[in-house]
Amino acid sequence: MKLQLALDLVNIPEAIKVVREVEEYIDVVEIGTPVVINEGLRAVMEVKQAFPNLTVLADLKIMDAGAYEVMKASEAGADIITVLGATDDSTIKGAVEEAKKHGSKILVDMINVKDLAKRAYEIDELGVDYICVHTGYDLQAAGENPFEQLQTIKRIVRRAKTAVAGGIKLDTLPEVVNAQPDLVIVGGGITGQNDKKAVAAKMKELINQKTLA
Ligand SMILES: O=C([C@H](O)CO)[C@H](O)[C@H](O)COP(=O)(O)O
Repeated sequence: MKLQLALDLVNIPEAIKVVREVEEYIDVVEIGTPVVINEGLRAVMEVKQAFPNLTVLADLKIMDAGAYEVMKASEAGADIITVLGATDDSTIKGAVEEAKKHGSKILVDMINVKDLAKRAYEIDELGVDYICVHTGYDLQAAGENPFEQLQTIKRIVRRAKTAVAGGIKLDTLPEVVNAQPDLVIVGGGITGQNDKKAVAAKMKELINQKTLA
């Protein structure tokens, strides 16, 4: 089980500063959608250059032009690129084929997919690397979380790795790790804390306890 730090509400220098603080406790650093909107793929390039040993995920949430956008993100240095599960199979297939050419991986974000079990089964057949349940900011604000959806994909998905994102905090992490996803994605649960390093260390410890058990 790995820990991904999601960076959403920062510019490039702030992103690099946060990663330096928690580097030893994270496996993947996500350049979040708002950062890509503000800074472009330059953010992916600069963070990868600063941390060549970390896996960098570009959260593009691709909905169309799968192959082209995966090509551009891979060229910028992204190791993992996100595509939306709600899009057409042809976009996902194009993304997967292009990622293979670059040695990058595809994470499909199931945000707002209505029939999660059916779509997760279909997408698992397309050869993607990760299937991720995700409660976005707007539904988090309405009190929702992705924990039940995580149980659903754990039952359905056979080939891809599983991931979970959306409002995960230190106090809800035990419930998440009990479900044994391959990747736990945390944004505000680390970046919103005063002592980011201590929280990231504790999260990594909880994840390791479950992974090594
Ligand atoms: O993908 C995300 C969101 O849609 C904004 O781009 C976040 O990175 C993801 O939700 C994780 O962040 P937290 O919910 O703050 O843990």
